[in-house]
Amino acid sequence: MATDSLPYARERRIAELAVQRAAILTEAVYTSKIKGTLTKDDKSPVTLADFGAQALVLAALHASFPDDKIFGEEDSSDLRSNPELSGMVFKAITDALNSGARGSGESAELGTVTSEKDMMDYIDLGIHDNSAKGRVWALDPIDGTKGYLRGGQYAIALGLLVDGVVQVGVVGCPHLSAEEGGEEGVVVSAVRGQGAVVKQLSADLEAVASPKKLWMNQVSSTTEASFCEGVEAGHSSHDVQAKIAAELGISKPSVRMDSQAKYVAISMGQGEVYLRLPVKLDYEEKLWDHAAGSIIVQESGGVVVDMYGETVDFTTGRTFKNNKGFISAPISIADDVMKVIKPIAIEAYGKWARSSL
Ligand SMILES: Nc1ncnc2c1ncn2[C@@H]1O[C@H](COP(=O)(O)OS(=O)(=O)O)[C@@H](OP(=O)(O)O)[C@H]1O
Ligand SMILES: [Mg+2]
Ligand SMILES: [Mg+2]
Ligand SMILES: [Mg+2]
Repeated sequence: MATDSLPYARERRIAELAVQRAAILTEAVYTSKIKGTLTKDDKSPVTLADFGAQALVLAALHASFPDDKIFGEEDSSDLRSNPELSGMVFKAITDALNSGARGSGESAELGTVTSEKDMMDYIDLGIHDNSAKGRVWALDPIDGTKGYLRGGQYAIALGLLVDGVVQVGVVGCPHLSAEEGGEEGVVVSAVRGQGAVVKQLSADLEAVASPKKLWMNQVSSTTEASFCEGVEAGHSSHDVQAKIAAELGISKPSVRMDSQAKYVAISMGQGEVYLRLPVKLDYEEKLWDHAAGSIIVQESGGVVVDMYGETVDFTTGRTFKNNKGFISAPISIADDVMKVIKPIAIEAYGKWARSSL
């Protein structure tokens, strides 16, 4: 077993394994072509792989850190009312465990899922709603479900907050490469104060991939930067983002990518600025959409703030109540980026933020 001497080393190791194990399931479901897609009350899609990945990750967290609280995006209500779907999810979990996702030497630490009841109970461990105190994990079992369904980027994102501050983040991106043209599949992890690393995402939990330290492109001027943004026009305002890019003197076209793969891509130097400006101000961003990705950028030499330049406040429960619009940039140009964005945000959305504007 690995030695866990540095702070949060065990959390990082278990989170990496749990994310990797979930990716075995999501990729197997992806290639099977049967995705068991439902539409949730908010009109967003969820697939059998979202449920399966959440059950596997929460089984691992429960086995290794039984006292920790968890925020998970999904809950089991759709499965409890749909035995056919529940059976499909359980089969996907069993298949994944039997195809190497059990991780022989690690199984006691990663837990297992032995029945449909077990599966639903694990999924429902993710109902916690207080992020301000104690140890709280935030899991997005599939971030970018729309991307996943259309064969684009998606991520499995797991972060650990301690007293409202993200201390550990792990993001697995099965369709992203660390280098152009390189093999697809990366798992990136960060611990506050210890930096961020990328490893090859492997279907073999016993494989020891060598970590490579990440550092963002510290470009000297915003005109040298490129930016990435989401694919869905309903998730972020491409218009406001285009205006910001023009003001920053960015001439390259945006890289559009689903999910927290955007945070991972810029932390690997594949682009510099990530813009996520709201379409409507009443949308509250979800904690699990930013917890893991944001620490990975911060630990790779980046800054993550909201569109008014405010620090991101993770203490407000399952959604962000004190921040609108998320911006990431390398330290070298972060001040210049915010000088441009803040007035554009105020013009486009008004002076929304709570205190300091
Ligand atoms: N209106 C609105 N505004 C902002 N964000 C929203 C909105 N609706 C949904 N979501 C969340 O977007 C998550 C996916 O983000 P992406 O970066 O993949 O979006 S994009 O498709 O690339 O534009 C997506 O995460 P998943 O549900 O895990 O896929 C949602 O939590
Ligand atoms: Mg979703
Ligand atoms: Mg998400
Ligand atoms: Mg999701």
